[in-house]
Amino acid sequence: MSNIKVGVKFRPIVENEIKSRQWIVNGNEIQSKNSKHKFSFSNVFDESSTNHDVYSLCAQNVLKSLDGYNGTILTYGQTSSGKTFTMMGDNNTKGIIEMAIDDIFDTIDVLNDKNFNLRVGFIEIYNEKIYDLLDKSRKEIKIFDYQGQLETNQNEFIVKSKEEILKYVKIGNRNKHIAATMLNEFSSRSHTIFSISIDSTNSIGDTKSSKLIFGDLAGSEKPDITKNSFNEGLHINKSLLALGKIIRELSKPNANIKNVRFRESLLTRLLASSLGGNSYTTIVCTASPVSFEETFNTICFAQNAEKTKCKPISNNINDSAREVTILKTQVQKLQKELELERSRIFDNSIINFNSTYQVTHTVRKTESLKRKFHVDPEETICEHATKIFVQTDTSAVDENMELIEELKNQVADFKNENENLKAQLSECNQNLDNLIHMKESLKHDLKEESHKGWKIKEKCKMLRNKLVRKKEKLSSMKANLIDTHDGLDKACDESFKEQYESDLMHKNLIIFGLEKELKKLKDALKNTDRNKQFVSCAVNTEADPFEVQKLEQEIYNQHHMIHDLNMKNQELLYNNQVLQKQLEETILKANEMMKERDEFRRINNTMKMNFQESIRNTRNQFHNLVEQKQKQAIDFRKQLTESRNDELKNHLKLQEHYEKQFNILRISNRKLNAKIEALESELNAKNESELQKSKIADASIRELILTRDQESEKIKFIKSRYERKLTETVKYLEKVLNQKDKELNEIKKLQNSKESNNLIDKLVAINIH
Ligand SMILES: Nc1ncnc2c1ncn2[C@@H]1O[C@H](COP(=O)(O)OP(=O)(O)OP(=O)(O)O)[C@@H](O)[C@H]1O
Repeated sequence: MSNIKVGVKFRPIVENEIKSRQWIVNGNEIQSKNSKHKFSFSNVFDESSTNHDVYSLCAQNVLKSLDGYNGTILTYGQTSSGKTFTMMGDNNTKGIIEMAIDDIFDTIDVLNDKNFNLRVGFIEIYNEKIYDLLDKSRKEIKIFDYQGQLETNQNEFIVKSKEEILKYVKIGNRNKHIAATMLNEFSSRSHTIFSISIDSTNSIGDTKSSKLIFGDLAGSEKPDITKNSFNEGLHINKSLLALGKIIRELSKPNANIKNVRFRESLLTRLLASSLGGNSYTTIVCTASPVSFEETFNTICFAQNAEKTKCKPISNNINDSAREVTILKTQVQKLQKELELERSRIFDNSIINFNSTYQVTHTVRKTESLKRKFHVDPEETICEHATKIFVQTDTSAVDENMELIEELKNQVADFKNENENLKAQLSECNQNLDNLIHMKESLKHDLKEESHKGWKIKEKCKMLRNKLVRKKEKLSSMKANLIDTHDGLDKACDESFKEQYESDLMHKNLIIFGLEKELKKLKDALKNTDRNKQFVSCAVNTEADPFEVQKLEQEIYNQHHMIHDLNMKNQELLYNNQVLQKQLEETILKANEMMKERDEFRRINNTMKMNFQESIRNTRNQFHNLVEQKQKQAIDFRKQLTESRNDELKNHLKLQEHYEKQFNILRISNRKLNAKIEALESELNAKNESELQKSKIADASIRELILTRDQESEKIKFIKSRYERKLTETVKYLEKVLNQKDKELNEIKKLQNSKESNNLIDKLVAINIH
C-alpha cells in the first residue's frame, strides 16, 4: 500500500497582486494572511520553485512504471493557477511530461538488455464526452468494459523516440477545446489525459506492461465564475465534484473501495485504477496566493488526497503472448550463440592463418636475403643457415597448409550448417511473427467484435427502452380509452336513464291520474247503477212525483256526467294510447340508442381488440427481433468461439510444431556446440603447437637474423678489407702503370731503333705475360 503523493504548488505572484496576497508559504507550511488557517504538507512549493523541483520531489517516483507498475500524475487547481504550465511547460521550461519522457528514455538506455515497446494516446473529456485528441476526425470515443478492464477505442501510436512523443503531445494540445474565460484567456475547459503505455520484455521473455497517465484537469473553481459557459462549467464541476467526493471517501480510515462510486463521472471512471487501485499516483495541486476561497478548497482537496492509499502491483503478461515472446527471445539467443560460435571459429582460423602467414613471410624474407648476398664471397655461411631454416619452415608450411585446408573445409561445413540453421530460424521467426501478428489481429478483431457486441447491446437497450416507452404510452392510451369509454357509457347511461326515468315518471303520473279518474268513473258508474236500482225501487214503491222528477233530473245529470266521464275516459284512453305509443316510441328510441351504444361498444371493443392485436403484433415483432438479434448474437458468439477455438487449436498446433522444431534445433545446436567444443579444443591444441612452432621459428629467425647481422658485419669488414686492398692494389697498379708509362715513354724514345723495337716487343710480351 502506498499513499497518493501530493504536492501543493503556488504560482508566482505578479506585481499588481502583491497587495491582495491571501496565503503565505513557510517551508512545508501554508498559512492564511490572518494566520487563522494553517496547513502542512510533505511537499509544498512556493512561488520561486520550478517545475523541476516539483518533478524531482513529487513525480519522479511514478516512473517505477517502467518495471510493470502503473503511474498517474494529475494537476488539480483553479483556472490560471499553473496546471498546464506544470504539466506541459512552455517554450523555455520543461513540464512534467517532458521530464518524465527524458527519464523514460534514460532508463531504456540503461536497461539495454530489455526490449521496450512504447505507445502513446491523448484524450480529452469535454462536457461528459470523450474525444480523441490524436484523431483528425475528432470523433467521440467510447469506453467499455472488456474482460473486466476499462477499455477505450482511442488511437494509440507506437513511438520510438522522445521527439516522436513530444510531437504527439503538441498535436493533442493543438486540438484541445480552449475557451476564453474571464480568468485566463486560453484557459482549458476540459480534462486532458495523455498516456504512455510501456511494455518491457527481458532476455528470458518476461513481459511487464505499465501505463503512465498524465492528467491535466480543468479549473476547479465554481461554475458561476465562467458565466458564458455555464453548461460547460456544470460538467467540469460535476466531474471534479465526483473526484473530490471519491477522494474524501478514500481518505477515510476504513475506506472500502467497493463502496466508492467511480461511475459517477467519466473522469472518475477513467481514473478509477489511479485513485484506488493499482497505481503510483501523484497529484500536484496548483494554487494562487491571491485567491482565498479557491486556494482554501484546493488545500482541502490536497489534504484528503494525501490520506488516500493505492496498492500498486506489477503487471506481468503471462498469456500465450509471453510464451511467444519467450520462444522468440530463445530463438534470438540461439541465433546470437551460433553467430558467436561462427565468428569464434572464423577468428581462430584467421589467427592460425596469420601465424602460418608469418612463417611464410619469414621464409620469403630469408630467400630475398639469400638472393641479395648471392655474389658475396662469404655467402656459403648464410646460404647454409637459410637452407636449414627453409627446410624446417617448408615442412611447417606444408603442415599448416593442410591444417588450413582442413579448417577451411570445416568452416565451410559450419557455414553451410549455419546457413541452414539461420534459414530455419528465420523461418521460425517469420512464423512466430506471423503468429504474433495473427494474434494481434485476432485481439483487434475481438476488440472490434466486442465493441460491435457492445453496440448491439446498446441498440437492444435502446430498443427495449423504446418498447417500454411505447408500452407505457399504449397503457396510458388504453387507460384513457377505458376512461373515455366508461365516461361515454356512463354519460350515455345517465342521460338515457334520466330522460327515460323522467319520461316514465311523467307517463306513470299521467297513467296514475287516468287510473284515478277511471276509478272515479267506475265508482260513479257503480253509484249510477245503485241509483237505477233505487229509482226502480222507488217506482215500485209509488214515490212522490216531485221526488221522482228530482231523481230523474239527477239521473239525467248522472247520465250526462257518465257520458262526460265516458267521453273523458275515451279521451283519456286515447291519450293513454298516444302516451303508450309515445312510450313505445321512446322505448324504441331507447332501444335504438341502446343498440347504438352496443354498436359503439362493439366498435370500441373491435378497436380495442385491433389495438391489442397491433400491440401484440408489435410485441411479437419486437420479440422476434430480439430473438433474432439474440440468435445472431449467439451465432456470432458461437462463430467467434469456434473461430477462437480453431485459432487456438492452430496456435497450439503451430506452437507444438515450433516447439518440436525448437527441440530439434536445440538438439542440433547442442550437437553443434559439442562439435564446436571438440573442434575448439582441437584448434586450441593445434594453435598451441603452432604457437610453439612459431616460437621456435621466431627464435631461429632471431638467431638467423643475429647470425645474418654478424655475418653482414663480417662481410662488411671483409668488404672494407677487400676494398682497402683493392685501393692499395689500384694505387700500386697506378704506380706500376705510371712507372710503365715512364718506361713506355723511354721506350718510345727508343722506338726508331730496331733494337729498341725488339726490346719493346720483348717488354710488351713480358708485360702481357
Ligand atoms: N510557476 C510558474 N512560473 C511561471 N509562469 C507560470 C507559473 N505558473 C503559471 N504560470 C503562468 O500562468 C498562466 C496560467 O497558467 P496555466 O495556463 O498553466 O493555468 P491553468 O491552471 O492550466 O489554467 P486552466 O485551468 O485555465 O487551464 C500561464 O501564462 C503560465 O505561463
